[in-house]
Amino acid sequence: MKPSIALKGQLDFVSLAQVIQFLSSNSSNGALVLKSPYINQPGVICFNKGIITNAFCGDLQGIDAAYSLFGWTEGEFEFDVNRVETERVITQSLMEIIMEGARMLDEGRIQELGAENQDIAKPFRPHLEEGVNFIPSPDVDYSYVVEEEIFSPGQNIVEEGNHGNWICVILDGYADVIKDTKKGPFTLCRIGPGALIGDIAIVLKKENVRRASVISVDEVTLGVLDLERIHRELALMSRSLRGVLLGLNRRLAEVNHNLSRLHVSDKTYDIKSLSGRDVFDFNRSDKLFTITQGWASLVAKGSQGYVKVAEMEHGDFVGRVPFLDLGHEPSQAVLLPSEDFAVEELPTEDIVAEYENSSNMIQCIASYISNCVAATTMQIRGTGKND
Ligand SMILES: Nc1ncnc2c1ncn2[C@@H]1O[C@@H]2COP(=O)(O)O[C@H]2[C@H]1O
Repeated sequence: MKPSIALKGQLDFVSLAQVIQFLSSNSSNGALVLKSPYINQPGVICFNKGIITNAFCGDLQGIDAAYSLFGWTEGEFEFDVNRVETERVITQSLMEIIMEGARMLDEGRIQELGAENQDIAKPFRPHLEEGVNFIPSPDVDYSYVVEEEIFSPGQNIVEEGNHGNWICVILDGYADVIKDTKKGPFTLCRIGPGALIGDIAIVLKKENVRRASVISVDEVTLGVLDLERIHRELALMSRSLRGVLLGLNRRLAEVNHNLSRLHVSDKTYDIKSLSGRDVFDFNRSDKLFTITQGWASLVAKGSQGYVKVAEMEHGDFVGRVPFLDLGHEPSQAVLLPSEDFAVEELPTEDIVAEYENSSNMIQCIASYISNCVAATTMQIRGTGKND
């Protein structure tokens, strides 16, 4: 079949991570073909309904090929919708691929093509400490920025426990998100251009307690967002979709709490196996529910056994959110419910349709928080210590 190119561009203008996030969020079918000026053969990443199914790069295939393509920071890409591969060789989620690819590039475990031949300085990207994730950011709608503020290196942008009444986006520079623990400050992740700072609950409540500190690594320029505009959009939203957005923030607080708990505790893993445990049966994996009674522990398989990632309570959503990649239930985590646990089904199709019609900014907030949840969950799952 003749190629049919639906999208094309330059990798030095849009990164591979941004392109694959875009294709995934559009549930695209086809093959992303990358051409580098430093290599004859093209690299290929195959998508089926937005899921990465396979990749090819030189002699490599599958996940290793996908990771090595993160070293292609220059060249061209084209998305061919006539080339569809449905067989799923790659099982990792989009967020796992992006974060691991970015980390491998950062740590020099994959080669940046052509970089050794160039005198051009690489963009400044402070090196990550071991075990700290870098959170990828979706495309922010910069028309929401109403004011800019500059912080010098090492300054507290926000302080855990203080009250805050603004949300902002990092326009330039990097910062660490840090939580206070009994063992001292603990770095949850590093954030950079496009990252959001501030809980969406601030928009509804006008003020909220900051759940972590954010400290600039280098000089950071922040763009303060127009909360009135976001407030108008949230006010017009259905209760169900607003509930999902607020539930996302609750999940972020929960995964942060559990990662910090694991950092402090010597006994890292909660559960060795799930045998004999009462696991909530989602029945159909594409349904979304809200908890109406009781509570449930959300448990994921980690490198040493099963570990709690969140405690879900009344009003929280549970199930698969079709437009988000949390790395949670029903495919990557299970719910261990309390005896009185009860749920009510949410109108998933309506929520999806409403989300797809919501503004870029709302979608950006949702996918950014979901990236934070997914990245923190990956850390929880990997924080394995033997008891
Ligand atoms: N795990 C995380 N990853 C990225 N950002 C986070 C994480 N946890 C908290 N934050 C951000 O840090 C901010 C601290 O202040 P807020 O609680 O208002 O909003 C918080 C989030 O925007």
